[in-house]
Amino acid sequence: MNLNDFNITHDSFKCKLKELILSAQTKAEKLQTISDFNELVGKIDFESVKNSLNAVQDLDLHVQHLLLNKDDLKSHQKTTERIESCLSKIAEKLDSETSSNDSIKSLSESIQHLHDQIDAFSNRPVVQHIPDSSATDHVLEAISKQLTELCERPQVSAPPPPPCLTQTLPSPPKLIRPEHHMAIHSSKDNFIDTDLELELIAFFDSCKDKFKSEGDRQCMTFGEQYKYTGSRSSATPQLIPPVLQSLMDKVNSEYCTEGQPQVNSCLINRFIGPDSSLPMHSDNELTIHPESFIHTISLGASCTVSFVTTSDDSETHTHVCQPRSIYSMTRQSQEFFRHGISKGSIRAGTRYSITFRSVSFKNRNSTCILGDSNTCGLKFGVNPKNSFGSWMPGKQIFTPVISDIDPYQCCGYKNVVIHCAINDLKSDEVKNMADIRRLFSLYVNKIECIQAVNPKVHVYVCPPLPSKRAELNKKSLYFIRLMREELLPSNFGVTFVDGFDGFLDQAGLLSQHLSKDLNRYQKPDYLHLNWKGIAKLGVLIRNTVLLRMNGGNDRRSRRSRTPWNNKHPSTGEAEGYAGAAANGFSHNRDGYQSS
Ligand SMILES: O=C(O)CCC(=O)C(=O)O
Ligand SMILES: [Fe+2]
Repeated sequence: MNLNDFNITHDSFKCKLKELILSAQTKAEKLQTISDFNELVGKIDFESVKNSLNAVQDLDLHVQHLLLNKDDLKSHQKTTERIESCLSKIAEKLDSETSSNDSIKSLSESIQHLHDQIDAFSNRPVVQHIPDSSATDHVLEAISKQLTELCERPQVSAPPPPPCLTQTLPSPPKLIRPEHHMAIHSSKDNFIDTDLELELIAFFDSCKDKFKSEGDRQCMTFGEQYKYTGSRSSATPQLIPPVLQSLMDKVNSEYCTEGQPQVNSCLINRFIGPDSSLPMHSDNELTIHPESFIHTISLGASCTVSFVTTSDDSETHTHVCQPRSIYSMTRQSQEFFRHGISKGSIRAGTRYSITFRSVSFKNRNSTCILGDSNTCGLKFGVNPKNSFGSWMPGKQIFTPVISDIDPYQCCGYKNVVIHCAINDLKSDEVKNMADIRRLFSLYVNKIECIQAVNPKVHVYVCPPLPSKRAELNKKSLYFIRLMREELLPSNFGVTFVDGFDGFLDQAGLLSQHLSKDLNRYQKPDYLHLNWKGIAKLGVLIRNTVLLRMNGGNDRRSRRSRTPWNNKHPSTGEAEGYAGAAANGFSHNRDGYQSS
């Protein structure tokens, strides 16, 4: 905001002044006019105006937060006290300043007054003393400079713009696929010997009627059920026969080491002659483990598999599959490339391909948590006492600040939970609403990028946790307001994780009961959860994700449904953090220590 907003510009001042000077009869009269004018401009206390604007801005921020929590005014006593003190400071200033101005309104009134004064000058009596005319120009220049400065005063003293609901957020930056997401991760010739190849071909030839036609090829499946669009063979998956089991074991022992998910599902494709083909597709089914590899072994006739980038068909690759060879792709690469076999690729004879995958219907709940030190204590695993349990597999990535989020790391996960922003908000560089809004734009961009590289994803946003510092909580509340008012209504792929009120105490601060007293430097800790707090956070995240995955219904039987108990009705399997909540966090303490 500047004086232009009041329709008072440098030029209008200067014109008025020139007009007066021209109409003045004598040089003395002119000079008197200018010096009176200068004196009046000098009376405007710009520093005071700036201070008041800051106070108003502060007040605005407080009011914004109160609007968010109007049902909870009592717990914001401190905030109301501060508003009162801000208001009385402004009132005091208005009372004590007579000739200068402390608020925009009074500044405007004063300038109007200045105008009136200038008008009145034209009727002033002539001054007898006649000074040098060159001095007149100097005074005029000085005023001109002062006015220019006033009109061009930087916006720093103005309050940040109010939240604008219709504002369009910047579009996400163009994503550049990291190099390790290749069409083919690795390949090897002669992965199996000729004897095994012949044994496998003889076995598949003997299973003729078990193959189901799918387009220009036939398919048969073994092991864990693997369904994809158009799949027919997966309706009747068969137990893995010994000859395939030993091949699967070989793949697992050579490729699925160091904690990588083991393959458990096998799809056989049969291609006969040049008329057979496989349409371009991606193996991006949610049941495939997001961190797994997809391995294909070729038998019989050779062929060429083509790869093309999903986004714009701009990049193509081909891979010649020799008999007995293996090639491996990552599940994550399926978001970036499609692959297929065109007609004519198999010139003559029969080609069998055996594709091994790591499949589980539980992967449909796969979840990636992007979080700060508070989520570091959360664990994925099968032990329901100290982890999310087997029904919610996943991983977590430490992203203490928003800029740490790498959208590519979430590829292949159905759910992405974002629990960060508090470390950004607590930075001294984030001072006002405009800074918070900038941060929010970055946050929104990251979410859009995650959705762009992973079209099947659903994003869950956690509000910043309350802290024990009222000032920091004010910033968080404004960020939460932006999340609720701008992100959620415009992005339907995002769900808000509710229930964070449960971390507040009566004074609206992070509850002592759920947080650490001291940090690792033995200083008072104002934002880290203790094991109880982390368990509570785990419950909130887990319940939000699984409830949504169940279409908003808790499908468990009424009898077994205490708030969220820890047994699944069909399997009786323990379900992780929910049980911990129902049991009053009676789990092993070690499982929840945050780093
Ligand atoms: O036969 C091949 O090499 C590819 C098979 C394949 O892409 C699939 O089954 O999804
Ligand atoms: Fe495929």
